Amino acid sequence: MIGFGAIGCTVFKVIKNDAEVRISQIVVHNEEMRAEVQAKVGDNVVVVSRISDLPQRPEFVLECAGHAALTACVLPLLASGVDCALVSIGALASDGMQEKLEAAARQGKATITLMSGAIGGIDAISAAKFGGLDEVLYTGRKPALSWIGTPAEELFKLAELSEATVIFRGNAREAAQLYPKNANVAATLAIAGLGLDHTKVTLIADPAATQNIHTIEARGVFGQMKMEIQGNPLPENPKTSALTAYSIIRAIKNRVRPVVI
Ligand SMILES: NC(=O)C1=CN([C@@H]2O[C@H](COP(=O)(O)OP(=O)(O)OC[C@H]3O[C@@H](n4cnc5c(N)ncnc54)[C@H](O)[C@@H]3O)[C@@H](O)[C@H]2O)C=CC1
Ligand SMILES: O=C([O-])CC(=O)C(=O)O
Repeated sequence: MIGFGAIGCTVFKVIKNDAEVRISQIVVHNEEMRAEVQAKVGDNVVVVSRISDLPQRPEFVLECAGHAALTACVLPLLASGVDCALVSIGALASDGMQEKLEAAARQGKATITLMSGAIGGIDAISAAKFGGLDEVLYTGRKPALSWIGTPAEELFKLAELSEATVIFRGNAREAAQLYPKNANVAATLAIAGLGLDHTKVTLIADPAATQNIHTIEARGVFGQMKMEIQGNPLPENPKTSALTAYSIIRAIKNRVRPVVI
């Protein structure tokens, strides 16, 4: 597992009691974090701060570390033949990253699995694409203070908002680049459907919201779809919905189960 923040820690807590799978190695950001995480996970798990220090070739890697980890860890792992699952999917919107990942995966004959993360309905959009999609819209609404540390903080007085306020309107590529910790789902939806440049995104800071609310609207040859998830945030990081961690657990279990769902 790469990254041991809110998502990593939640995944680890569930998987550590699982009879079928084991998280055996964790890559953290730096040496200081290494000691801290080692103390949390115990001596049966190897914790390193660089992939070159991993004592064993991993069988399957889960990235839950943030956009920078794709270059530092995921590209070399794929190129060396290790299958990787990603949650920092917004990173694919920048610097030709989508092409770089595909090239590394081809080189290593490995696969990249993009997690559905905090949203559902990716299966429907991805299937509907083959009939033809006309329009896909994504709206992400989070509590006002969840936008602290993003460009919205410079544009709005987030702590003083008295009503739901649109902080961004544009396409999924711009959203993912401007809001790397809040628009991964916009990028996921876009990659599944109409693409990063043609998926319309609205982001809202809502002082009354206590959850992360994701709405998908799509129409095409398949018909229409409207879906909303009212996601509970992880206590360790309110920007992140708990479902993101559960989507990783699903991916891990699907690696070992005879029936994949
Ligand atoms: N696809 C989706 O639906 C979602 C995706 N995300 C993505 O997941 C990422 C992680 O989310 P959280 O766990 O909530 O964040 P977090 O901030 O709680 O944890 C991230 C951890 O990764 C570590 N890290 C950063 N760079 C690293 C590197 N190169 N190698 C190893 N560790 C590294 C950080 O030190 C931190 O401990 C977010 O940055 C975001 O990009 C988050 C929410 C939803
Ligand atoms: O966890 C969520 O609600 C979604 C999120 O942050 C993202 O799309 O990056």
